[in-house]
Amino acid sequence: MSQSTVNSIRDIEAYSEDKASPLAGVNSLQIEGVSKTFADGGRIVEALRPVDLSIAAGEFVCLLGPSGCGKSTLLNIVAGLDKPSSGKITANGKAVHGPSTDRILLFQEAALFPWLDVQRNVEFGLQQAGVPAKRRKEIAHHFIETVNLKGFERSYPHQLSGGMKQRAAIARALAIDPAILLMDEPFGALDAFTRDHLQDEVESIWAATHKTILFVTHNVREAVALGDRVIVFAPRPGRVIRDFRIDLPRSRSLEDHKLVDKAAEILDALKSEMQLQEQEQKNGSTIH
Ligand SMILES: Nc1ncnc2c1ncn2[C@@H]1O[C@H](COP(=O)(O)OP(=O)(O)OP(=O)(O)O)[C@@H](O)[C@H]1O
Repeated sequence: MSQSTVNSIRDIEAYSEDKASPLAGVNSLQIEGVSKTFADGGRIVEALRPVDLSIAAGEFVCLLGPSGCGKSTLLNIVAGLDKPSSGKITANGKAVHGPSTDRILLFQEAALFPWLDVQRNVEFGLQQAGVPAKRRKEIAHHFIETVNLKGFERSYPHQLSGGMKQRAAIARALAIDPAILLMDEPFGALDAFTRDHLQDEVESIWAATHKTILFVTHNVREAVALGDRVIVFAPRPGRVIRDFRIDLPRSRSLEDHKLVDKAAEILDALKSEMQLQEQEQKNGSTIH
């Protein structure tokens, strides 16, 4: 991305009231003692044990763990869509009390407005922020190109493939220039080929835009391919068991033997923890 584009996109900050200024080199995200317990009917579900994480500005961090370990719960709390039962989150130096255009959450199913075409979907957040029409068009145009959707500006979501919808959702998120992108299994519903392709695109976009990315996945190789760090969660109640730094050079090939070895090491750590937990549960049930 050219410097002139970055400057012009930054211009939209002037239109957005709750925009935090980017603080290069400081922690982008501070998660301190964040836990979550749900009351589900008569049942209490402990989804997250207190989680502490510091994520630097511009870091690509993958959250990895088995189904139900609280990854989405943590992402929702970081997005400000849910409140923690304890603890606090600071994003770009500001306490998180609710959603903000500075932290955008992308889901497995791209949440596009079905009645708007790609161009207008991408422009939507800018329109909400009061960005003038001409500027909106320029910014949307730039990000539609960034995600390789040029030529589909007038297509509606139902006319796009799953991968194209996800690209449009990424363009829409990038258009409002959040410092932090939260991605919850964004490629989980896609075929392996499209998934590989989008992984590469997300990595290029991250390298060009220096966003902080928190990326939830079940897929160990995907986590190792993308992450500067892979944070491994234990099964429910979710808690961090390991924080792996991934120093492999980019861009990474899923077939690279070092990547495959790292993924195997992480999977082993997760399996050991699960076995330990099963054993503890068995011992507990024997005692009772
Ligand atoms: N609104 C809710 N009410 C009650 N329980 C909930 C609620 N949301 C999540 N849970 C429970 O909290 C636990 C963690 O759920 P969460 O969706 O965060 O897990 P996850 O790691 O993202 O799983 P997956 O990988 O399958 O998406 C689960 O046991 C789930 O049933």
